[in-house]
Amino acid sequence: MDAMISLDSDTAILNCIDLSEQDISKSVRLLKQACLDSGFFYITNHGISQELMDEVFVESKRFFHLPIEEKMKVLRNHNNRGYTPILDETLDPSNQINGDYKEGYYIGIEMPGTESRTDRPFYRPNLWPSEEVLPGWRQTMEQYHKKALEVAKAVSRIIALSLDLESEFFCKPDMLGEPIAVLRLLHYEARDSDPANGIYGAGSHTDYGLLTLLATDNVMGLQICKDKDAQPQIWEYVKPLKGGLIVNLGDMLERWSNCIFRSTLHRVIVYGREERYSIAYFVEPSHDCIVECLSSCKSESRPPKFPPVKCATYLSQRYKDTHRDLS
Ligand SMILES: O=C(O)CCC(=O)C(=O)O
Ligand SMILES: [Fe+2]
Repeated sequence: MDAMISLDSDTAILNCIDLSEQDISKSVRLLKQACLDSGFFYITNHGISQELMDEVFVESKRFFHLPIEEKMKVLRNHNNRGYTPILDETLDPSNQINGDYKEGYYIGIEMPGTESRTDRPFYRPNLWPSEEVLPGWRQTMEQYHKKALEVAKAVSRIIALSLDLESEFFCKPDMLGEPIAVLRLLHYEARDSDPANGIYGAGSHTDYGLLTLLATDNVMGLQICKDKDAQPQIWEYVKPLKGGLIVNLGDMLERWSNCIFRSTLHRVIVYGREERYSIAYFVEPSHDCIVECLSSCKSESRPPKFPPVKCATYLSQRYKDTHRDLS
């Protein structure tokens, strides 16, 4: 564990990919370099208006400001939808004592006709705060969910090209054609982190899927560790970028690419007794997609490092490992 936290940690210099860039080879080059170097980059001109981004943050604050009794009415259910109170999640059980000092709200994919299918928890109905309490809330979140999926697809095309795959590789029906995509509103308590004593806004972790799109307010706090195997680990801050989104790679991409692209360790440090809001959008392929080493990423001298795994199986296990038992 590190001894102290401060503003002094270095700030990571990350590539920025302009999604409106016409020269696709330029974007592929920038993205590939970012994926090899840190697994984190910014995107701009992504097509989500500043107005909608601002609205999602306003609505997120409106929810988290509700009295706890109201929030508990939409407490996270067995399908991982709804409100997660402070300490519900522990992203890094080996270094945290109590859990993450953040509250959150999960909004997943709702697929018509799957209401009764308990075997596909990632496509079940969402929980929503009542329309009387937060009018318009649901529409805002659904609108952002839809827009963010389009952005994720656009990024996935550049990732595919950077792995020498055809650009639609990740957009096929069994992947982002029927995705698991989870919007998660986050609110970090204004309680200073104390890594030496196991207190973090969010413990160190990698994300689980293909990629994550992250919008943050203007408060610093996100840190990344570019080399998860290094000892000691070196942590760098990621600066918020107004209007831009932060993108990071998840474990499934690490598995597909046989560790050519790694999922990057990151965590959230709170300091200066300042609360912080962020909006994460986790993108995974379809429920039944088998995530296995791409043929372009293996050879005799580089055999697959992971066995194939079903997307839903992997995700369910990771959720189980990091969340309080609902029973
Ligand atoms: O809030 C942040 O900046 C990061 C959140 C995060 O890493 C996560 O929820 O997986
Ligand atoms: Fe994360």
